[in-house]
Amino acid sequence: MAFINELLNGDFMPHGHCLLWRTDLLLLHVGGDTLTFIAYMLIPLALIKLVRARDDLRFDWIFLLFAGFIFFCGATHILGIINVWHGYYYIHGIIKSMTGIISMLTAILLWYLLPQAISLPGKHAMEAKIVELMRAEHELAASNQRLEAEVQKRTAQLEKMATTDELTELFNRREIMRLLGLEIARAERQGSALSIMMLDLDHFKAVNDNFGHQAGDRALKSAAENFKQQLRITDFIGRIGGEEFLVILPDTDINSAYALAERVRLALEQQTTENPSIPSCTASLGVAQCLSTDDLHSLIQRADEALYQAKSNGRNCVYQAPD
Ligand SMILES: Nc1nc2c(ncn2[C@@H]2O[C@H](COP(=O)(O)OP(=O)(O)OP(=O)(O)O)[C@@H](O)[C@H]2O)c(=O)[nH]1
Repeated sequence: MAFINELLNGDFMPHGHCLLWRTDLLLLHVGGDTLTFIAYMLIPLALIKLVRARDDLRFDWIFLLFAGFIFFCGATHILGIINVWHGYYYIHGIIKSMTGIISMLTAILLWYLLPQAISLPGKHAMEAKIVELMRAEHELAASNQRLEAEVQKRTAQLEKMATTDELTELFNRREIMRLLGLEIARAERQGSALSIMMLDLDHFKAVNDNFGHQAGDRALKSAAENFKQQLRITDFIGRIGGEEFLVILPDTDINSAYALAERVRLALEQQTTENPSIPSCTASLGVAQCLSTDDLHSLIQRADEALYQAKSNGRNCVYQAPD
């Protein structure tokens, strides 16, 4: 109780009373202390805001210590003003002591931190590091781009391999069947005509037997090229068996398909290769138009039956499937 009384007893002979005798002196002291007090309250707030805003701040606790140290300095100045009129010397003394302790603590820790703070990279070192990092980033982006282009190229190669017949570079069986499924659905949807053509090289076994398998391969490639040349860009051709091919003719009725098949047959028959190592051969063809009752299998079967007829009737000719 006595201690509280001592603390709050402002009736000591206040030395500040001497300032009251001169207004200009009083204003100088009170004005200076007030400004210092305001500044000393604003600085800790700014430091706290900085620490809260930057979670990457190194040694953030030293900023908070500074905030505390400056806060107590401000408190001693406000008591300097109060003590002009009231002598709260105990409170003033306690605050000064606390200011002293926190100042000492800040000073010791600051010296302790100094080597680490000095060893932090300076502006030039940071700039050099940034330039280095940016160069590395560019190199990484460039090699990423190269890698992506390589992946795209490889993916395209793989896709091509998955859908292409290696020897003739036409669509393979799986792909041409997939395309036929799509075209049947499209023709159904749009009510458009769709025909297909089955081609089979004649007596191909004899070609192999007489000229050898490699010559047979060359004849297959050359025949495939010849077929392709007769087709429109919108037609699809695939190799579905050893010497058997399937052509999809979108927007084509049976008459046009038949005429085209005849042209294809003739072109192969007349094929004159400058290369004598490629044996010439002929083909039999069966054409069929997709009916509303057809699905993929029945359409193929009808074209196959027409091809069988062409084979049975002497080969090197075209037969069309009945409606
Ligand atoms: N060179 C080569 N020959 C193949 C290939 N695929 C299948 N053949 C051959 O093609 C021949 C097909 O013979 P067949 O099914 O008897 O038919 P064909 O001799 O053409 O007789 P028809 O079709 O009745 O006119 C076989 O000798 C197969 O070995 C290939 O990729 N390359």
